Amino acid sequence: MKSAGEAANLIEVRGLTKVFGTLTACNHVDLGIRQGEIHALLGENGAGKSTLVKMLFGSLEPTSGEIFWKGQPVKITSPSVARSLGIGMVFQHFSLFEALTAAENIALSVDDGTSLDKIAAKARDLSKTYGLPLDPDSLVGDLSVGERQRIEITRCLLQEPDLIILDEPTSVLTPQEADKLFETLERLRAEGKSILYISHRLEEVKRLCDRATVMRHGKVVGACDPSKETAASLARMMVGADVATAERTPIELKDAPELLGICGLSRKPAGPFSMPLKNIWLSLKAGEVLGIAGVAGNGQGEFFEAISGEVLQESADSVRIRGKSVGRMGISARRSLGAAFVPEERLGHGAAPRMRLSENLLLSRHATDRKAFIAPGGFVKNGMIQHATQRIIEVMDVRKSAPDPEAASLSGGNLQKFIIGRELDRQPAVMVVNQPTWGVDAGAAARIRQALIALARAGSAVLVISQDLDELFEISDSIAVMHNGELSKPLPRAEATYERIGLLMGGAEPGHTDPHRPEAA
Ligand SMILES: Nc1ncnc2c1ncn2[C@@H]1O[C@H](COP(=O)(O)OP(=O)(O)OP(=O)(O)O)[C@@H](O)[C@H]1O
Repeated sequence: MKSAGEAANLIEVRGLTKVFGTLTACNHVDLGIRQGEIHALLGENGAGKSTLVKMLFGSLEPTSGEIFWKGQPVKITSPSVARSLGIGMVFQHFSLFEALTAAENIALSVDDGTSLDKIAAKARDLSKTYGLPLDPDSLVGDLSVGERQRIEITRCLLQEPDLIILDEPTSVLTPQEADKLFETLERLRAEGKSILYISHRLEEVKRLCDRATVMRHGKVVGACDPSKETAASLARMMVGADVATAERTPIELKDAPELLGICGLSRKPAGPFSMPLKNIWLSLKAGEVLGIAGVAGNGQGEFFEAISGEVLQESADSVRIRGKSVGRMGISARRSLGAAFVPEERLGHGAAPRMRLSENLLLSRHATDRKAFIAPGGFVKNGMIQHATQRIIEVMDVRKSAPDPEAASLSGGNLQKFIIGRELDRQPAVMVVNQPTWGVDAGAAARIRQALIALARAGSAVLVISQDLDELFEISDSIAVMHNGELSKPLPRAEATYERIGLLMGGAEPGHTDPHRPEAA
């Protein structure tokens, strides 16, 4: 139920501008958020959405412009000033300490001397009231992304904010988790709270939000009632042009060679909250895109670690890359065989945040592309690295504020484009990618999906782990489902329906028999 009506603005910005070097990330932005509304902030990657909300939360200082809170001009000079006004924020990249428990993490942002027990009790209450299942005593390092997000939201709610800013909250959630979050947000709206909601998922914006403001190249280019728009018309407003879906021509794989084989892969759980892997069999052929669907936390992360070599297996034969048993080899050795791996977490895992894009490129490819990037005597071929960096930036249309900026300065979606482009640029024989379009706008997502299909059709094997079923249906030649640490037999795309995949995701069909699995097993 939408209830905002013509309520007064809780927060209003006028002419808000932020300049980074030569780039105007926010350019004279005017925006008002009413009391009791869910207001969407839309725009393509790099449009300036995060920059705008960071100014509202006091983590970036505006270059110029004014902010009014409940009608009064304010200077939000730090997040603690924002919090004391009543503004809370849940960031796109979580800021939790993995070695601490949920309650300890929450306690870090409460500076009034409240005891840990009281904080844990309050967090438990809030999580019940708002439908955010959370165990305050669990160690963050053992939690899924969805669970981590619930800690962030609970931490934010503990401050009893009037305005809650959410930066792409559902990009990492399962449909079920997203539904739960919407219920929470609707409850908050009914209580008169305001929510500023950044998302690239246009269907959910239509369903949830009362109003939307659209940004492009740092400027506000439109406003609308999203329930009256279609996802396509919203995408057009954001990108300024129609957005195509990826095209996939069917392929005959019968005689194609296997490039990635998973043979009876099992893994004990690494911690109390991690998922064991149970006797997984898979064979990926040259030319093929295989999608892996599944509710988050069913072993996808553990599976990715086992394939990439981040975690070694007991048996060398459990992972085969281009016919070679690599189960005991580390990530660099597997990469040297022509494999590429793109993890779910971009900052810190997929890219070193404080290093420039070219340095990140060198870091990830100096061993595998030694000849291209390192001269005899060990000197780095700077020209070649710069050239390759610029090529990736161009191919993937990475928008940035300097010719070779630090990874952390890129908007979330643009960093994802760069990381995917960096791996695609090697033309790997095997590409394994976890959540390829997490936080990526509709136009860029279409480009990434098409590039993955093209890589496969050029003769590589592509394995895509994704929680976005539409994405998997768009790009995959076959789809398997991970449930409770087991992988179902892949279904050819023609046989895979949303209903069948949904049933498998819910654990309706146990185990599988794979043609590569020995009969006796
Ligand atoms: N600290 C910074 N230093 C330099 N440039 C920056 C910095 N932060 C952001 N930018 C640049 O400002 C522009 C806007 O980035 P912003 O993160 O606001 O985009 P966004 O709309 O949130 O994108 P996304 O949807 O990808 O998250 C980008 O070109 C980005 O590279």
